Amino acid sequence: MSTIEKLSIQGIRSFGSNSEDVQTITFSSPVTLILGENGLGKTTVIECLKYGLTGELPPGSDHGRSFVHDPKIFNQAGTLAQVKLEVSNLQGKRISVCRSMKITNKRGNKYAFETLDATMNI
Ligand SMILES: Nc1ncnc2c1ncn2[C@@H]1O[C@H](COP(=O)(O)OP(=O)(O)OP(=O)(O)O)[C@@H](O)[C@H]1O
Repeated sequence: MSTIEKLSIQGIRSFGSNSEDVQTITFSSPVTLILGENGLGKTTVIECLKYGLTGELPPGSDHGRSFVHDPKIFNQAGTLAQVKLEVSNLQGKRISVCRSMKITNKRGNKYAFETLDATMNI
């Protein structure tokens, strides 16, 4: 069985986009419990796992715009976001995946979402 070892989240939903805001979860065996009060980011963690593994954006995220941390909160012109995953395959070999995206403020208070690089290191 493949296992998820580590997840890093930056600039997604309530997770800030500055380098000091990066949150990393190291998963434990056989199970990792994610506990927290409402709105603290449990669902976001699951969404990031799915996005990291498949590249699929969460349903209802306005094509990614509401998945990325809202730049209006700190009056920024845009947000850079990144999801990094480390997975061990059946042979115990580590595979790392990194997916980046951004939103930028366009005229008329509209935001454009773009996926940037997606890399996989085996
Ligand atoms: N685009 C965004 N920018 C900034 N914050 C956001 C954005 N989208 C959602 N949020 C915030 O992220 C949080 C959502 O967290 P999430 O739904 O992952 O929490 P949860 O722990 O699963 O909550 P619950 O237990 O209620 O299901 C909320 O506080 C919400 O206000």
